[in-house]
Amino acid sequence: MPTDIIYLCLSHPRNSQDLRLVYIYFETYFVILGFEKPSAIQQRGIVPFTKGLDVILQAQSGTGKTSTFCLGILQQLHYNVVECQVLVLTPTCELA
Ligand SMILES: Nc1ncnc2c1ncn2[C@@H]1O[C@H](COP(=O)(O)OP(=O)(O)OP(=O)(O)O)[C@@H](O)[C@H]1O
Repeated sequence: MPTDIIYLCLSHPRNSQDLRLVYIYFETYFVILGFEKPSAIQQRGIVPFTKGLDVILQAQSGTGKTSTFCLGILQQLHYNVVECQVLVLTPTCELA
């Protein structure tokens, strides 16, 4: 796991069990996606999402904003619940 993710998690601790799960999720997602390390916006944005906080992110195109909120959402989902749990609104046709 990249050291900056470990630093990020340790700088926003909840409890040891949650941190262990966060490590596993990050490691799994990044391996699946083929990412070697989180982008700057991902370093700042993913953990607040996993805590269920309201998050506003602003960064240039292609810097990883979509992956940031997708990874955050994936950690919030209850996979045994078969109903809509997420609504993503996009402001333009280009992003839809
Ligand atoms: N940590 C990362 N390492 C390598 N590639 C990444 C990483 N995060 C995202 N990417 C890739 O970079 C590209 C852009 O990511 P993403 O769509 O999340 O950016 P964005 O900021 O939402 O872009 P836009 O503003 O254009 O919608 C995608 O192909 C994505 O797979």
